[in-house]
Amino acid sequence: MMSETEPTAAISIPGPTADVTAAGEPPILDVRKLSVTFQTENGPVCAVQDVSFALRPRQTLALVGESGSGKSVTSLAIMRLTPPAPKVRLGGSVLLQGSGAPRDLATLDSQAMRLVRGNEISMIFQEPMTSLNPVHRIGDQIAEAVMFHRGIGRRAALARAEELLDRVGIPEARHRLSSYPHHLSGGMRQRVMIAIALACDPRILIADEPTTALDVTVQAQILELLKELQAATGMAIIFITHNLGVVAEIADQVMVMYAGRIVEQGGVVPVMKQPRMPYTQGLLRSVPRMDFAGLGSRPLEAIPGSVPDPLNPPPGCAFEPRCAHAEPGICDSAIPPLEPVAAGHLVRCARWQAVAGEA
Ligand SMILES: Nc1ncnc2c1ncn2[C@@H]1O[C@H](COP(=O)(O)OP(=O)(O)OP(=O)(O)O)[C@@H](O)[C@H]1O
Repeated sequence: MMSETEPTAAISIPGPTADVTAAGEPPILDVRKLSVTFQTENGPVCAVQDVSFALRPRQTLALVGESGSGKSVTSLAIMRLTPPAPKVRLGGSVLLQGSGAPRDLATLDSQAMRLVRGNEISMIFQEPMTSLNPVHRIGDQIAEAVMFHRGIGRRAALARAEELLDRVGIPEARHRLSSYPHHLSGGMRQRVMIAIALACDPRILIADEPTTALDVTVQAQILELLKELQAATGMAIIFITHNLGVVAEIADQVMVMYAGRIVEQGGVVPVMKQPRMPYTQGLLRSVPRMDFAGLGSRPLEAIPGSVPDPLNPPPGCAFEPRCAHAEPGICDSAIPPLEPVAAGHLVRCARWQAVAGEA
């Protein structure tokens, strides 16, 4: 089995990355009031509700939240990979800018959508083995993606596959074209998935927990690779993660989700240094590195309780049953709006001002 070369230091939290996006540059993806409802045997499950965000070139947006908060369903809906109606109802719009008029991916026909996936928007997942075909050589798997989208012949596609393997840091790329996935380590397989995702120079890469299954040394190498590729290509990244250390490492914008809704959204610096939503504060207190929010000397604390049953959500703020700052009559009666607490920093909490005073 081939392993990673040159181990580097384990992930540390060096502080938020600089915002390298061009101010005022128009978004390439503009998601407005996205909602996704699954019709299940037991009733409707509103997995994603009222999610809006804009993504600009070279920007990395991190989606964070506990399991079941709607991160993956948001990205699958953007890619239109959720089951079709009537099993799933999509609402809102997903506007993708291109050379012509923006296209709404929420309503684009499936033929046109196939040309968007893997071409303009690519996706990588946590476990490359589920996406790679174990019985095909990796060169052929990359070449297949290139041939499908670029309409070029096999020989040219294999040359492109070699170039891509080299670009994602796989040594002896030509030789590796004929390897099978099981010949490679987990980190190398993730590099192959990144090569496939980059085959057609996408403008957006959606990475769903791409480093979660890897050990910390390899995680750091993959994050570094994504940053290098982003700097070279200008692609935007939507990065889904549980790991707030990774958010600080790679993202410049962050969107915290809870029970299908955005509960806090903004630049990494304000959200991680001055989280306003008690849920975000709880997430930050539950991870070992507490460089943020002045919480450095506190012991680790798990958020008490568990996420609400999506079939039976609470009537008010979904976090109210777990929130130490909840106020009866305010937090349990209506879902608070997402409101600005500072320029570009939004919070869904009826008591954020009081919480700021209590913190
Ligand atoms: N096919 C489905 N049918 C019904 N409900 C679903 C389906 N897929 C997802 N859900 C529900 O949608 C909600 C959001 O799930 P999602 O997978 O997006 O969460 P997540 O934040 O990505 O969690 P994780 O970090 O575990 O991947 C959950 O309540 C989940 O049970």
